[in-house]
Amino acid sequence: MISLNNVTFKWHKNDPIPTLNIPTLIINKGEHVFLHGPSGSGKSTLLALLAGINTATSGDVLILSQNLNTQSNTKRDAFRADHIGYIFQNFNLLPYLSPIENVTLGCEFSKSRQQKALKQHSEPKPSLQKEAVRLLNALGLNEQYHNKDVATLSIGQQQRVAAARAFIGSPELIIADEPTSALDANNRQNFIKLLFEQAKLSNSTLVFVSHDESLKPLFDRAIDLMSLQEPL
Ligand SMILES: Nc1ncnc2c1ncn2[C@@H]1O[C@H](COP(=O)(O)OP(=O)(O)OP(=O)(O)O)[C@@H](O)[C@H]1O
Repeated sequence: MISLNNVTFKWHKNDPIPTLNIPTLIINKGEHVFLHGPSGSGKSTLLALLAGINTATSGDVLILSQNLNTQSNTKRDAFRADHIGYIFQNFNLLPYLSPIENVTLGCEFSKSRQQKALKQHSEPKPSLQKEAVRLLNALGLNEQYHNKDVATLSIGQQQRVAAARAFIGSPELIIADEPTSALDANNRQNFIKLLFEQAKLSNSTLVFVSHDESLKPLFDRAIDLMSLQEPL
């Protein structure tokens, strides 16, 4: 599913040492991986490489056997829209749209994801909105909030909207960058369980970044970014 070979990444070409220096990293299809490391160690930078938002300075980043480093920006954008759901640290929701509108936007730029989402609700007629409602319910957002402006929701509720948006159209890879930092311990674990259920249903691989190491045992595997990197 994910394969990194001899990857380095520098933010600026004159940086004396790279921010990332990863000889090898393999993540298998369907794995739920917990990625951790100290603040500033490069977790978000790595997620941006996996999503093709940035490209490696050297080495290969293969996602679903596609080498993101040899693709044009346009191709990488299309690849991301088709195959990757991203839950951002600050959620990146559109505040004056409703949860349902924010979730359906998640497959706005991908025909294949729209088709997959519509397949879930083909009767009596295909409906993206119905799939958005199903996902919002599955991720724990009560129906009474589905049509309110997102800006009026609590942080925990917005987080559920951001997760539903990432899952619409069942992308093969879900990337989550500290999506639980604003929640208390109980809500965090509950939310992660809902994420796992959804990832199983859509057969998605999950890469999840958090500082909270108490979450580690919930995952199939934990990766410490510091021990992954080659010493320089
Ligand atoms: N846009 C940018 N331009 C230049 N340097 C950056 C940029 N974004 C991050 N960096 C640098 O890259 C390094 C890794 O940052 P990154 O955000 O990936 O770390 P992190 O492990 O996700 O940290 P945190 O846990 O605090 O979110 C840091 O030294 C940071 O200053």
